[in-house]
Amino acid sequence: MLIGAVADDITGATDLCLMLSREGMRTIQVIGVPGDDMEFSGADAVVVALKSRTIPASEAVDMSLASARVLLAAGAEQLIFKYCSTFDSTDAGNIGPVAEALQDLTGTPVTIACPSFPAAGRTVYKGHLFVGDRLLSESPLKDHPLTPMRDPDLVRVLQRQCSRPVGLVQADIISRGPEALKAAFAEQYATGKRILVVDTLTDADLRIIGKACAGMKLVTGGSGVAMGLPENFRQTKEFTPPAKTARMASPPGRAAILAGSCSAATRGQIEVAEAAGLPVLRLDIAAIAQGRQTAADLADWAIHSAGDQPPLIYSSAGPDELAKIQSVMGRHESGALVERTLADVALRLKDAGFSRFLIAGGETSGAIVEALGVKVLLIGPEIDPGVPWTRSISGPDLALALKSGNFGAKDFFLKAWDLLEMETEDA
Ligand SMILES: Nc1ncnc2c1ncn2[C@@H]1O[C@H](COP(=O)(O)OP(=O)(O)O)[C@@H](O)[C@H]1O
Ligand SMILES: O=C(O)[C@@H](O)C(=O)COP(=O)(O)O
Repeated sequence: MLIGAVADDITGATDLCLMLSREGMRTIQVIGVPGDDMEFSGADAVVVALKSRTIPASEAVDMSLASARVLLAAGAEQLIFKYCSTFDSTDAGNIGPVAEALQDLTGTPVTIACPSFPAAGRTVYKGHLFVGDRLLSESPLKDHPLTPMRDPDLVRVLQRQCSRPVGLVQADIISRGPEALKAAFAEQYATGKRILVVDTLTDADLRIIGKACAGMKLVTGGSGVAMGLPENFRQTKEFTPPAKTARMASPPGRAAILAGSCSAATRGQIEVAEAAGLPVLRLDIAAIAQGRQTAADLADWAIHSAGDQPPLIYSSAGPDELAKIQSVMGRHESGALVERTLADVALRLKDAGFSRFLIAGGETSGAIVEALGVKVLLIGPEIDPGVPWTRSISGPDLALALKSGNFGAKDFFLKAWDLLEMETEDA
């Protein structure tokens, strides 16, 4: 293993796996803290998917350290701590505390914080995070159900979570190339800075950053930070990127879409799917709380839905409705109830023979995949930037597309299936 990674949610982990495999690394995704005896043979990169983005910081630190220790013991030469390209976190953590703990574990004197993912419209300029043309704080992420992002200045945001000084490396230095960037890292270190937010506007910047991070034991960021890292290992190894047109074999069985993301992108994708005639049913959280709607009702509806189109069950709500629900039921309590219900639905569908799932939302995907008992994923073809098909190779045999709430084109729920090739029953 050359690169080991710890990701704070599962859609983030598949996003990172996709990036590493596009650069030619044989990459596998492991769900949850791996056991000491886990075998990674044949993998150039291993990404551990945690569900640690919104849990208490001390628990996130413990899980991340335990995962990192296994990866390092298995030979990982470089560690990535992967978090969201929109820096989803609270003032209490968990990005800062986990980054500092991993820095100590790996003995990395100075590391970077690089959430940028230009292909998905996330860029950083003068330390400020942009989502498309808007500052983070003016983007739909300001209304995220669990981690509303209201401050676009990442140095300020990260400093609130860190015990050590946070610095900034600006775009003009990056454009001067890897050597100038390395010199900037050293200068910032000399002034006491220990974790450096790096501006990034383009993929070319990411490749420069990747070169400058050769030999840096720990790097932190979004999936973009991994774009330029495999190149540093090419002297030791040849990597062959997969063909872009490849389709993925999927086990036989029915397909369903489960959406627990409340992002603007996911809500738009639901609208398009409904307009295209997909059977659609809304999870009504108040009815669930009062027992008027159950996971069994939702699953039965999907099982009995007519036609060839995959049924879509969603809980997604807009910011005003969400605020009302959260004021009555609590932010985390309502989120957890939706996650539990969708996980229960998924389990019932799997037991009824569904084998292909498209799931929208990071926390949602984490809850569902855990309930399904999925342990290891192989990465398949890219549907849209940051979202590949995956196939479970340990636990139940399933095809899974785990979509970050914010990712994907408007017709994502319609077109994703075209990249699957269904195996026959006796295959
Ligand atoms: N109607 C709803 N009321 C309250 N919480 C909800 C509702 N729908 C979804 N949620 C919660 O919102 C959170 C969305 O987070 P996540 O699944 O990570 O999506 P994203 O990828 O957009 O961040 C989940 O915890 C989910 O259970
Ligand atoms: O970096 C990203 O934006 C994604 O990889 C990611 O972390 C997804 O998180 P969710 O939006 O919570 O799915």
